[in-house]
Amino acid sequence: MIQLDAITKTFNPGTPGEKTVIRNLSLAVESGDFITIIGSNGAGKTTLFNLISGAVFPSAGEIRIKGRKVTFEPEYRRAMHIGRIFQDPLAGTASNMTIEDNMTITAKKGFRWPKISLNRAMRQKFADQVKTLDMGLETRMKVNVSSLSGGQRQALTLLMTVLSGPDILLLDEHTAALDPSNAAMVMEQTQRVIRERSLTTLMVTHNMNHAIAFGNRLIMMDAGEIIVDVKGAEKQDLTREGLIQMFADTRKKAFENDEVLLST
Ligand SMILES: Nc1ncnc2c1ncn2[C@@H]1O[C@H](COP(=O)(O)OP(=O)(O)OP(=O)(O)O)[C@@H](O)[C@H]1O
Repeated sequence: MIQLDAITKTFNPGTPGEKTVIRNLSLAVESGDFITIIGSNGAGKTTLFNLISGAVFPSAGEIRIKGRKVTFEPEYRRAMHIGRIFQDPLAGTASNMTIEDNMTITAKKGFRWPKISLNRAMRQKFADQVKTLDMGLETRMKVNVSSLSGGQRQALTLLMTVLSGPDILLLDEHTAALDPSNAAMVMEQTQRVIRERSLTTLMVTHNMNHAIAFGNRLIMMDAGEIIVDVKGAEKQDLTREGLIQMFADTRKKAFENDEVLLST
């Protein structure tokens, strides 16, 4: 589904601020994979997502999505295939618009109904879709999104993202700003939509328990490289201590990222 071959990303090349953030990284993501990504601060996790989505281009290497070479293809041309959710619950929806109007924008973005006008049937369809979240929001379709909790907004963002029909979901710490119960709720919704829509998913998280508990494969990054890559039974047997030890064994130093180490 996604093929990264020998990707290197250097910011500000040839200047005093030159910084290589991704180093000769190769990764093959199979269709239906749910990969969790964890790592030290500044390891390059967000940059990896930016490379996949086309927000930045590599300095070397090649990227393919669904077999098609997209290395230098702009972000908007990949957007049909890729849904991305960020940490900030305010980022995915327009605050001063109603749930219904936010849903209308999504429908237009997905080009599913190019000549969309908000008629009765469409209102019902949106309400039915929001009802799948099981949060009672279908009775509040005309309230501004600004009145929703962070968890409700993030769940709505998730729904709107998948309704635009991507095959690939990039989750960039999408529960990190939520309290534990809202984070658990959004993770439940996340698992449901991934399963129902057979989405290929990469999830960056600072929560070590989430990285271990979710998905079929776990990747640990450090200094622009993948240093741990476990899947299947090996991932199922993984523990926090085991993961920290794997880092220490590979890097010959202790793992440093307080947010990860203190996550519960
Ligand atoms: N546009 C840019 N120009 C220069 N440096 C950048 C740019 N984007 C990212 N970096 C640097 O690249 C490094 C990796 O950043 P990135 O955000 O990918 O790391 P991360 O693993 O997501 O980090 P964190 O866990 O702290 O969020 C950081 O040192 C960052 O300062």
